[in-house]
Amino acid sequence: RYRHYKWEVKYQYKSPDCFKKLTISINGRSPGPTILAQQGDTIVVELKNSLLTENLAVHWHGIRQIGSPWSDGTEGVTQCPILPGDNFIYKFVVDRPGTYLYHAHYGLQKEAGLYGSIIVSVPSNVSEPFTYDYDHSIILNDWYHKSTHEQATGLSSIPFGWVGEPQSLLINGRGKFNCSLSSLVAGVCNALNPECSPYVLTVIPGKTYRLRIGSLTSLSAISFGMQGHNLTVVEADGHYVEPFVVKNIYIYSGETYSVLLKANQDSSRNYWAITNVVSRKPSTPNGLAILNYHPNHPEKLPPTIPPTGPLWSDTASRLAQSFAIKAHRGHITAPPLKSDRVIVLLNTQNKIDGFFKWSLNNVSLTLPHTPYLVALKFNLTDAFDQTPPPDNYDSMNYDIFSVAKNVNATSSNGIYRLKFNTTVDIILQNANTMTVNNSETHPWHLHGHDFWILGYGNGKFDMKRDPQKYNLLNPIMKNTVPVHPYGWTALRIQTNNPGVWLFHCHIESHFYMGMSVVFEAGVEKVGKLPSTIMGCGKTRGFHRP
Ligand SMILES: O=C1O[C@H]([C@@H](O)CO)C(O)=C1O
Repeated sequence: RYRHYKWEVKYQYKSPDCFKKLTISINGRSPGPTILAQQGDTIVVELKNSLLTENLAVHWHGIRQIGSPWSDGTEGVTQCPILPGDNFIYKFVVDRPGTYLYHAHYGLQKEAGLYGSIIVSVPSNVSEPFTYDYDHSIILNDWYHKSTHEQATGLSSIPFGWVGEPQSLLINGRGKFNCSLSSLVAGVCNALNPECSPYVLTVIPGKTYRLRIGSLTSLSAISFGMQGHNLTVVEADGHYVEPFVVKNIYIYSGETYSVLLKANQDSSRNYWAITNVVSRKPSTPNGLAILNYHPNHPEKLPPTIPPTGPLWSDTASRLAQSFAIKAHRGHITAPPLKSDRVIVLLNTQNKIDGFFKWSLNNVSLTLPHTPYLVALKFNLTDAFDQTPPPDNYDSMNYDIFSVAKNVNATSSNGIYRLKFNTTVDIILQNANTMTVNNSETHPWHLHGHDFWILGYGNGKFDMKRDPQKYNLLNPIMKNTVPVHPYGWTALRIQTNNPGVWLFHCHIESHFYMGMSVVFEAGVEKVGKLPSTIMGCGKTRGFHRP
């Protein structure tokens, strides 16, 4: 079945947290419309860029784009940007059921509000390993008042202008900024604006709800909870999870989870749904929504104060949740037992030519002006640096616990060429930032594939001992995974999807600062490229309709 969408993308003033901001909307909405489909459907999104003065590209997060690598929507990798006034057609198959996302993948445009969910249901004759009465999607975000342009300028300037902590947290596009903190310019902040009334989730007592929770924060790691209720985790990034129960679920930017919520508490009142920042020292107020037990009035405030979420600095409990996520026993896809290649990626913050950057093995990615996919298919060897980045760092001598100068760090647009149909292990190694006693959480997202998560650990990865502790029995597959502060995360990938794929930190500013690598595999197997992805850089003269 084909599902056609016609989207017009444009700026509009919106007040998702009561503060008026120029927001990128789809057909007037932010978050954008939810794409609802069934496994096997073909999605066709006809996009019109009405941003007037800005390029655009949209990524379908978690969709592997098998046979359509040119529809991945990553500017500089799989396509040229969509010019103001132009139309672009994304066409792809949603081959697996699950909860996925979409968002802008050009500059910092996601920050401006271009994001939404993709929900792929199982065919009607297929049952899932859990039951529920109703399905709801909840998309979490953090929200800044500065424009994408101010943020991007700060990040790429000397002196460096950091984006800072977000002003608010949004639940389904709604949050609450304290207007008394903002300037007194009339109309900029209005606490009574209906656009920022809290999101209300109404439940019928006794029923079970599948909440599909996705996070598209620009910076924050988040904890989500429902006052007085437990959540049973059943799906992660489109894969069934061996169920486990939590009070709060930690969710990193780019991840999705399904949790089951039983409306089994005192039904004479409402409850708070709460999100709070973890991992970074928060200065953002908690995000609140209302869990409304029918037939109470949806706006009746819960009689008790919102619970406080988990402590932001409790890394151990976040690591414990990471360990708890295992493949559902009836849905295990076993990983290959050995890998053909191991790439260790040391995550560092450093300065290059006076600019703040993030690097992997001392290389900070700059996207080329000619998309890799086109450059590789047409053999345009001068379109990017042909020297691949290193597979390792000097792990014998590098102290991940101290501020390192990394004087040899460079910027490059070189890529990793992976052999097609091989097994590659990726070890993400975290380290200290340029601040003393500080290491951050990075959510890493892979395009075009899911990976097995073989393990997590504290400190420096031990090439000899740690692989012996890998979980090869029931590892979960995901497309986004955290590397915890001062820790490591080990992943296994099968390079079975021809194309060119980003693997990057999903913190928008970190990606912008170079925290990304690019994997090519089997590009010679990619079919004829649509000319609509061309027209920029070295493909300027190439035909565009
Ligand atoms: O990339 C970052 O820069 C700042 C800080 O390290 C320097 O201002 C921060 O918190 C980041 O995550």
